[in-house]
Amino acid sequence: MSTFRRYQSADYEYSFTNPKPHNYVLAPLNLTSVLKDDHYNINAEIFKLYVNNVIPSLNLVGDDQLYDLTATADITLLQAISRRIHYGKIVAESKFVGPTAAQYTALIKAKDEAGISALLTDAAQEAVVIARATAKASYYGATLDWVNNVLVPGTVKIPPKAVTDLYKNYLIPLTKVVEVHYLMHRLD
Ligand SMILES: O=C(O)C(=O)C[C@]1(C(=O)O)C=C[C@@H](O)C=C1
Repeated sequence: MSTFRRYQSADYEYSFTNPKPHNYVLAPLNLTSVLKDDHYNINAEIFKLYVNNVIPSLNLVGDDQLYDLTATADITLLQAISRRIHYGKIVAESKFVGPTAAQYTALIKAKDEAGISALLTDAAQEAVVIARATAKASYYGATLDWVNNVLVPGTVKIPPKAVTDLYKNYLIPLTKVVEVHYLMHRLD
């Protein structure tokens, strides 16, 4: 898909291969972005997280031997996780406005990464994000008894707790790492 402009996306998709594929079948796009691109991407870290933490947390058992389908699902999930985390750049840019921009500017000049992280943190929003993702895992993953219009207990595909932990321990913290890095270079 890379040859069809996949990694030309304006909302920051990064390839998991290095160097990035560039032999486009379609002519490259000339997109403008509101972001100051620092080309920073943490896909190597995301890959390790996926293999060492995400997959084991799902308590998968057995071997269906359909490795091609599994690899396709892995790629989709890795790209979704990467996209979510690198969206931090867009979130960070949206926070660099109004009077807050002056606060960030002072912290950036002081190279105060912890201060930037504290300023961009919204604990209430984090709780909402985690609760919403956990609820989605509980509902979407369950079998619907459509005759009685209820979810069949014990049929979720992945443990909702694994989703809670994924957001709490990895997705949100890594999004913040990307946000802080983006802001640290916002004035370059
Ligand atoms: O929504 C925001 O304000 C974000 O910065 C994103 C996000 C997240 O990763 O979901 C990260 C940090 C904030 O503390 C809250 C939520």
